[in-house]
Amino acid sequence: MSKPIHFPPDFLWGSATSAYQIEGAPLADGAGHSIWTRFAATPGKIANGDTGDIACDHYHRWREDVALMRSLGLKAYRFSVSWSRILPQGTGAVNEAGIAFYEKLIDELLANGIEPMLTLYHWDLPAALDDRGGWLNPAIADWFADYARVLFERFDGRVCFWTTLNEPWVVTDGGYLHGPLAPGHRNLYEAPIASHNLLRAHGAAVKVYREIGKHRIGLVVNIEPKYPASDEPQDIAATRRADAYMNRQYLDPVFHGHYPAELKEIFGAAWPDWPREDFDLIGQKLDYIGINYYTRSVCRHEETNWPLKVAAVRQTQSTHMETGWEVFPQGLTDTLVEFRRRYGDLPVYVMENGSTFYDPPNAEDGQMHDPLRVDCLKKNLHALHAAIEQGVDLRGYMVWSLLDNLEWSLGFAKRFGIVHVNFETQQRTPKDSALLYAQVVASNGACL
Ligand SMILES: OC[C@H]1NNC[C@@H](O)[C@@H]1O
Repeated sequence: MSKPIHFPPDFLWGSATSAYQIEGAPLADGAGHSIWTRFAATPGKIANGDTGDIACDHYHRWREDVALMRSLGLKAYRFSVSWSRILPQGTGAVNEAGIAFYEKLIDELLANGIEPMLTLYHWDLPAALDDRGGWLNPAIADWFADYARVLFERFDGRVCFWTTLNEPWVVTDGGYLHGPLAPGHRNLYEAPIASHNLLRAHGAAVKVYREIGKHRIGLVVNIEPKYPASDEPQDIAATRRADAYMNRQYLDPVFHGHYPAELKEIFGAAWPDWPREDFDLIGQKLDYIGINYYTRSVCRHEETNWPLKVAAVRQTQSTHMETGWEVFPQGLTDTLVEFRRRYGDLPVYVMENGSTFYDPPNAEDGQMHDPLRVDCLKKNLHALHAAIEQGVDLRGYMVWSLLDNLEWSLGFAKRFGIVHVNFETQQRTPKDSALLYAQVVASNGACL
């Protein structure tokens, strides 16, 4: 009999979503276009022609969704704000209707004893700023800081957990290097510039928060631990490059004041010499780090793969993600322990963790059974606890996601929710994974 699991007494159990993936009505009440409303309107960019025009209709169903969170006993809810609802042109005049939407949501969360965790940027850049160069324009650090200041001034105190960016790696790898995500660029020279400006913008927003904020602010990065496919020197080198590119490209500048040397090796002439003072801005002290974990990658050298010369070796049990994300809970433990070893004892929150499987249809009993997701969730939560036992200062866990939602260019077919959404009727149905998660929250993990 394994010994009972106990998480820290005030462990923050919650769930996570993002604006464009669940809200719908992206242009309602004065909101401006984002790079995702444009991308979605471009044929072929999102599977099945899906768009975020309706999504989970959360813009109108937010009260019902908070009640759903309450019914599951959630302690926290991580959501993102759509920049172009607040500043339709990205800078300048504030759209009070946009402020009002998020104010209602925040107050409803607080009224239900749920901690609001606000992400300033989860990929939906105002289109008006993209027209001015977006993440390729160094001025975006000021644009982002000004946007952040509006929200800090309006909501700090009701919001006590702030995140600047969600997964900067995905923004640049998907939006500027390989192109499957908005704004859909494929350019070796643009990716490092976008990455660097994201980090500068992150630092500029944290600096503003230190002037006027009174609570906590951090950064959320996706970490995919890299394991060599063999002990061949070229596979070891390939693994090192992959780790530097995906994981250390963001954490090293923030915590160590420089980029990993491998990035110059990967990008060559496309890798600029960055001004030293940029790292003073990027390296603002954080109150916590948010880590998103989904899977690991087993790496081998592959000369033909651009630009990293790395290939992932497909593993056995994987989720139904399009690239078959392996179910590898040990990778979550390894990621958290390695963060502490490499960057120190900062408080850590797992801000996203989840899985997508083709859910079987409703059973005769009307219950939405999702055995594969239940199994995955249990294994990941045990892995989480193993990290705590190894000394990681883990403060909370946000399951991705509360609701089935728009999985970006993969559309609605990739369902990550612990609650099923019927996108025709907008009916929400808790899956078995939601019922399990409610027990985990209620017992603080002891039921595992
Ligand atoms: O792919 C699943 C999730 N990963 N992190 C960012 C989210 O927006 C995605 O839906």
